[in-house]
Amino acid sequence: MSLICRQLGVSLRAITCITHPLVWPEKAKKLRENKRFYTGNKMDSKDLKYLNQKEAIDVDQELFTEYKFSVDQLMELAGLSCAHAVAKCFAAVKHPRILVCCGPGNNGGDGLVAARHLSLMGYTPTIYYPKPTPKPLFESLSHQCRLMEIPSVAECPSVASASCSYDLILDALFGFSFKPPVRADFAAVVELLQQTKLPIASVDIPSGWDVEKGKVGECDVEPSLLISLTAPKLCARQFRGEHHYLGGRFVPPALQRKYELNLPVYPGNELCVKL
Ligand SMILES: NC(=O)C1=CN([C@@H]2O[C@H](COP(=O)(O)OP(=O)(O)OC[C@H]3O[C@@H](n4cnc5c(N)ncnc54)[C@H](OP(=O)(O)O)[C@@H]3O)[C@@H](O)[C@H]2O)[C@@H](O)CC1
Ligand SMILES: [K+]
Repeated sequence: MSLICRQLGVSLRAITCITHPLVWPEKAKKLRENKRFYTGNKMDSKDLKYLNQKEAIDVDQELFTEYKFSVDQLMELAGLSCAHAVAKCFAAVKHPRILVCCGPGNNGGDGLVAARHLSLMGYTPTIYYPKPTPKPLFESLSHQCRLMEIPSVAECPSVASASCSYDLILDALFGFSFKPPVRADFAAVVELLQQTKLPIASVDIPSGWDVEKGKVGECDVEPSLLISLTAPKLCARQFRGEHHYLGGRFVPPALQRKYELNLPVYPGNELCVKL
């Protein structure tokens, strides 16, 4: 055993702590609380970072300017990881009909991408996109959804009609650039999210929540699934739903180190990881 450990570059004690909690109960408890991860040649015990709004914007900007990713690239991976997280928590046989609510920013773009992938994965999404963004990327994403025969609705469904027509709501209204309170043009759909009994899956941030403070004012959207993208934001500490996943598996190691993100290891070739 010790020879195997030496070859793997981890200490026997670290493995014993994880595999035999009775031997080192206190240490094992601390490891679990810290959401430990394996970095390749050593066990690291730092906490997963929860980003404030400035850090979220800085990481985002650095991916585009320093690392030369395009928005299309990252949005495709982000939206795809959201579709995968939904599929892990809500099987298509039980929750086939998904209302995908898309906002005017990149969070909404993630929603359009997720809708396309969910449709390929056997779901029947319907898009509600009240304020389409007049930019080529968003027009292309909408066009792709139309050609994929994904229907859309022009009016926000009432709570009653949503409960008859859908099994799940994908909330892609606002992400880390949201500034509360919700303006009038999105009041109806945020009200739907607050009042519905349908399960909600929120992309990156539960819409209406403050990125750092979480639930503020009257907004009490309570998703069952939160898919944090890149790294969780501070508001995610208040998340009490059943499933919390991390998606957006594209952060270069040097950027992870610079911002001390301490991301967990994604299992195998998965696109999302349970937190
Ligand atoms: N690298 C990453 O991390 C990646 C991040 N990605 C995704 O991008 C998301 C961040 O996107 P984002 O910056 O475009 O902002 P987001 O929050 O979608 O929307 C802002 C829009 O909402 C509007 N608005 C604001 N407040 C409002 C209010 N009170 N009431 C009404 N409207 C309000 C605001 O309007 P404005 O104030 O500008 O008029 C603007 O149009 C992030 O969360 C993640 O999902 C991935 O795609 C790729 C990789
Ligand atoms: K959201």
